[in-house]
Amino acid sequence: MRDIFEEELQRLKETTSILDKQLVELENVPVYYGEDFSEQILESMRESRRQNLRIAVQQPYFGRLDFQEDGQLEPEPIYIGKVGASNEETTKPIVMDWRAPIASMFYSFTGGEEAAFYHSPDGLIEGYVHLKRNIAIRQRELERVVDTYVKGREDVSPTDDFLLYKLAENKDNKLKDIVSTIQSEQNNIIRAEKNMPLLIQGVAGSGKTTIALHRLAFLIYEYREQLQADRMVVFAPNSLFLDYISGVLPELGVGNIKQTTFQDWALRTLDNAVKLQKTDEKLKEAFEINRNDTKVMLGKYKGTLEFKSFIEESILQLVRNLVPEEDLVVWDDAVIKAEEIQKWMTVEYKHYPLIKRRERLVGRIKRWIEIELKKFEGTDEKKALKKEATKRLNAYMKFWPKITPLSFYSSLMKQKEILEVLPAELVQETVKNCRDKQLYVEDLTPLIYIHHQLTGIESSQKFHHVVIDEAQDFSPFQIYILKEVTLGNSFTILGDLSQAIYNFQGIEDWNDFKEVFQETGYFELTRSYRSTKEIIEFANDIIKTAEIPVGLAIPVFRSGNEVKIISTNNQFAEIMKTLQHMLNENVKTIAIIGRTDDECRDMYEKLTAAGISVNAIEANQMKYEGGISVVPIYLAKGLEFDAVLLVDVDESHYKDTKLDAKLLYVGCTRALHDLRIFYSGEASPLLPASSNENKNSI
Ligand SMILES: Nc1ncnc2c1ncn2[C@@H]1O[C@H](COP(=O)(O)OP(=O)(O)OP(=O)(O)O)[C@@H](O)[C@H]1O
Repeated sequence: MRDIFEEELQRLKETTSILDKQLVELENVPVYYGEDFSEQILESMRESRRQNLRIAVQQPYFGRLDFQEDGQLEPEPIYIGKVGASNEETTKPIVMDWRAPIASMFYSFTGGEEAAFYHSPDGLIEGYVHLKRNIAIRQRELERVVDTYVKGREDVSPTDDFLLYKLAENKDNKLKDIVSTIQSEQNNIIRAEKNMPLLIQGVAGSGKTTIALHRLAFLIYEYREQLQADRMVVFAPNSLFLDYISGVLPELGVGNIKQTTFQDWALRTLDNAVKLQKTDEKLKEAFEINRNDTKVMLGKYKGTLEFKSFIEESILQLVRNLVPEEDLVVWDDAVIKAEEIQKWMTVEYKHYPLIKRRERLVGRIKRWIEIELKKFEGTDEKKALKKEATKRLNAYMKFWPKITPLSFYSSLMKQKEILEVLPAELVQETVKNCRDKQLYVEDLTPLIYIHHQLTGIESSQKFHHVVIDEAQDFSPFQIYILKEVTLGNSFTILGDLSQAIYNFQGIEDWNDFKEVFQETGYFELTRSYRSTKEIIEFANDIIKTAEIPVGLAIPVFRSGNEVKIISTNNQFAEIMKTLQHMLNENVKTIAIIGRTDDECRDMYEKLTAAGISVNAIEANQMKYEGGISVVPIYLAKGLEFDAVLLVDVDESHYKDTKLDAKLLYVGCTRALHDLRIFYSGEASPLLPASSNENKNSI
């Protein structure tokens, strides 16, 4: 072991000294601020190289693969890092970018004597792996060297020690990159082809969010000629989550990729012409313990493809009725028949958005008038006729109402056929909301659809690639909209049906999205990396009751404490005791997860009064601070904490329903190392029967 450490220490010294020299040289080149375009391009290349080198000097690489290509006499060591580097004197690569084709073997090779291969731009390259080595370097210091495969040796541990070492680390307040330990099944998704919508069902903690971000970094590297970072986008559930994931792409040396929520994007697309009703209030209502299910679920109708088809048909109808029944008479014997104009609008211009059709029509009529005018000789007569024609054309066009997405949406709600696709109660409410110009989030999708039908979508505005995280909470109509604004069906759509707690808007089956695309690539991730085996098994017992049609999570072999269930008539006192204990143990991030917003607020106030420094996580929060957080269970989705304390897990807060099972599953799977469940009175029927054995054991 000592020898391999010494060997890598030597190599690290050599590499860092080369990289340091390159960085110093680049930093000594004065930054160009002038106007010359070619110089500006050169400067931006230098700047990107400077930034990459700054990453590289801290941790030049994380892995080594000794590969003997067929036809070569010796294996050659390939060092793999976040960014590639070459020795400028010899021009030989000293570190391979993790996204390079050859580096894919580091992830796909899982041991064994069989031939390994990768796809290079020149075709398939085959050979044999002699060594796979993980090398942990932190801030230029070599920390750990672990061989996970040595050809011909059987004493090398088949379990991935290095992965377990990484997973056991405590987390701070931001999601991290995983380049050094990407697993084979994750690697397949990261490197999957660009122009195929990928649907990824992954259990809690399987790395979906992380993989999506690595996939973006891969795509931008692999397709650098075709993709622009600022036209790639990640849709995530809320601003807090966006903040939580915001560190990964910069860590991977990728900038400028848009990260937003559907809501923010939609409001911007509509030029902020509509206002939303208080979204946090609506969310609170949706997660009340005794919520009015019928009311909460109403909004779901607006996310269906049936509703989309209804709007589509109504727009066609509008076009048909738009053209006035009278002929256009520009002067006495110059007439365009109403049927002719109808034909232009509905047949010839069929593929143009409505506003463009109108523009084209006016242009065409004007040109026709010019041609007709040529038949006249006298300038004065021509002038008079032109004036008259313009007046009549303007009057004719006034028949056409000015349509905005909101005015059309509002008129749609007044049609009697709407009751075939939306319930009467919902229609009445929407009519009122349109009048007040205060809409709900679920109205944004139809509004955007109408907006696109009216104005069209410039192809220069379309996305090059779209990532949708927590996609189980998206409606098929939302996915349809995003498909319209994306080139080449280039999508990565990730989610987990077991965590579909926003059941008032999302889906229950991935087939609902398959309807939108003709073809999709489908992957299932079942290995869970976040939590210990004990936590995963406990959470699995809960979600089993909900009978979701996806596989259960399989833990990586990382064992920790048993899940503890604490039955007490003073939950606050027990929580204080647990927090003190955890703070003494230096646990970095702890979540106290409650069932409702009001209960969390109470808990926050009590903890603050008791002198504990704690953050309250709320619906419209922009930043995740780490440390101790109090969070309602429905806002905890996507986040993770070293320890989770779930409070009020009693029979009234978590009933034997599918939704409550999913909520509790989400809550439990937020914990990396330690999960404690607190309740007073009767325990929730969702808690596994076997867990009674651990009661009261702090
Ligand atoms: N290959 C890996 N190596 C190391 N850590 C990993 C790996 N894959 C995932 N993880 C870790 O597992 C945790 C969960 O990852 P992530 O949040 O991306 O999962 P997810 O599937 O989106 O989870 P959820 O659906 O529960 O929100 C993170 O801490 C991530 O760093």
